[in-house]
Amino acid sequence: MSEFVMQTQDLVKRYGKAETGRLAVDRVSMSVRRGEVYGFLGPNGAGKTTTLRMALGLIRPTSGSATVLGLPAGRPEVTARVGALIEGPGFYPYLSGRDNLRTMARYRGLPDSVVDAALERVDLADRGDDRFKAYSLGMKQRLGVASALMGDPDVIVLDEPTNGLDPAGMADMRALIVDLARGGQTVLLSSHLLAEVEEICDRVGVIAGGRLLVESTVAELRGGRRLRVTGSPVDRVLATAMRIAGEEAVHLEGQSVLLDVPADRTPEVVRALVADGADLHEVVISERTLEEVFFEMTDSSPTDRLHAQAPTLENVR
Ligand SMILES: Nc1ncnc2c1ncn2[C@@H]1O[C@H](COP(=O)(O)OP(=O)(O)OP(=O)(O)O)[C@@H](O)[C@H]1O
Repeated sequence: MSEFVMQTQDLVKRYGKAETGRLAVDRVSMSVRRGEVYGFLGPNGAGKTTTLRMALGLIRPTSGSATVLGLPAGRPEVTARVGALIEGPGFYPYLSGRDNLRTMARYRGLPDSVVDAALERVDLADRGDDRFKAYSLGMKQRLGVASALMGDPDVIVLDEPTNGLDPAGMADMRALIVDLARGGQTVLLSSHLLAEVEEICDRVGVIAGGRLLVESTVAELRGGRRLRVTGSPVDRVLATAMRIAGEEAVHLEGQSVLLDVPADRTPEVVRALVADGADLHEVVISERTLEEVFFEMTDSSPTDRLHAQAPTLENVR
C-alpha cells in the first residue's frame, strides 16, 4: 500500500484559449500522505479549487496528471472511496437535511443507513428532519461535510469548510476534522486561514498565483526556533548576525534582529556580538508562527504586517 493517497504531477490548468487564457494552475506537484490532515493553503484565486477539481477528476487538466489511491483521478472505483465537499453541494431547500442526504446516497448507490451515521458524525442527527432552508449557515456547512462522509471514504477533500462560520462553528469543524484523521481517514483541507492550518494540519502545501511555493510539515516550515536580538548599534548587530548565520537567515523587525539559527548556537551568537562591540539589550528564543513564515516567504514588509488585521493569506499577496 502506497504511502501517498493523492499525488499530482505537473498539473496545469489554463482557462480559455491555449496561449492567451488565464493560467490558473501552473505545474503543481503535490503529495498527500495516508492518514494525515493536509492543509492546502493559499489566498483567494490562488488555484486551490481548480487543483482539487483536477485531482478529483471533475475537470480535465491542460497538462499533467493526478492519481488518487494509486489510480488515475476520476476513475469510478476511486470516486467511491473519496468524499469531497467542493464549492457547496446543491441541496434542495425544501427537503430536510436527512432527505437531501438520502437522495445523494441513492444516487451514489449507497444504502440509507449511511445517512444517519453521517448526520450523527456532524452532530445534526436531531435536526435532520428540518428543512434545509431553515438551517443556519453552520448547519448547512456541516450537512455538506456529512455528504462527503457518507460511505466512510478513505480520503476526504474539504474546500474551505469553515468559510462563513462563526468562531464556535469553526472550532467544531476543526475538532471534527482532527477526529476524522484520528479515526484513520486522510483529510485534504483547503483554506486561506493560516491559524486554522497551523492548528490542525500535519503537512501543508502553499499555493499562490497557481504555483506551489512549498510543501512540508508545519514544523519544518516554521524552521524551528529563532533568536530575537535587540542591541545597539543595530547595524553592527545586523552585520554580525549576517556573518554568523548567513544573509538568508537574518531579518530586521523594527529595532530587533531576527536570526534563524538552532537554539544551541545562542552562546556563539552572543559571544560574536559582544566581541564585535554591540551592546545587547535583549536576547530571546522564540517560536516562529506560520504567519511570520508566510510574510517572509512572500516578501511583504514589516509595515504591511502592522496593517495586517487577521492572520489570513489575503494580506500576503
Ligand atoms: N471556470 C473558470 N473559468 C475561468 N477562470 C477561472 C475558472 N475557475 C477559476 N478561474 C480562475 O482561476 C484562478 C484560480 O481560481 P481558483 O478558484 O482555483 O482559486 P482558489 O484558490 O480556489 O480561490 P478561492 O479561495 O477564491 O476559491 C482565478 O484567477 C479564477 O478567477
